[in-house]
Amino acid sequence: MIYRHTAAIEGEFIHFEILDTAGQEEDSLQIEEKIKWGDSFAVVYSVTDRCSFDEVMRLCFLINHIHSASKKGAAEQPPIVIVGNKKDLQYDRMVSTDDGENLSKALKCPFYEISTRDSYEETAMVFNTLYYELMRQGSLSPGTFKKRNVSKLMEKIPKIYANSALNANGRSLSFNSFRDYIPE
Ligand SMILES: Nc1nc2c(ncn2[C@@H]2O[C@H](COP(=O)(O)OP(=O)(O)OP(=O)(O)O)[C@@H](O)[C@H]2O)c(=O)[nH]1
Repeated sequence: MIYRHTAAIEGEFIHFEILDTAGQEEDSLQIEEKIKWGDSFAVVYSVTDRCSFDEVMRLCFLINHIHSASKKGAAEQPPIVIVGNKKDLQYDRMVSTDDGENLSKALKCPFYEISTRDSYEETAMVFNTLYYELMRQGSLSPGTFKKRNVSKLMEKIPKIYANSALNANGRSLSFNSFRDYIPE
């Protein structure tokens, strides 16, 4: 699924397209196509699932390898944020904060522990960080879309629009529930 979401960042409306991958069910060709499509990456594990944490390093290497091959030795790695989700489940925790921080330092990526259940702000921070990093690298200028070569696989992935209406606090109502989504 590709989710389209508009966020207000520093007074600008920024349009995100967020591809939610199937994680461990992906075959290697599919994951390669999807990595080529992305400009930046949130590699998410669950702090309650050691196996998902053990995948992080492999995925980060794969992202860097595929992007450096397709961009013929680009100097910088594409923005990657490492995210430990479900921090609200403290009694089921299998991955410590230190483990997450140490791996992220070793891979030179920003790191957040979040709970998508408890905090919209923490989740938004992940996407804001990716956006700022893309801006820093000069990959995007505000208000522009990058043109992509879209493969047959990517054309088949359904796109849904998040409701981009903002409530009184300026907080987007998007992603609160599937009822907010309007199919393309
Ligand atoms: N307690 C808690 N549960 C969460 C949190 N985030 C997701 N979940 C639950 O975890 C389950 C899996 O969430 P998904 O969003 O399907 O996770 P996914 O990584 O997309 O899973 P795949 O479809 O296997 O790739 C669901 O039951 C969610 O409600 C969180 O921060 N805290």
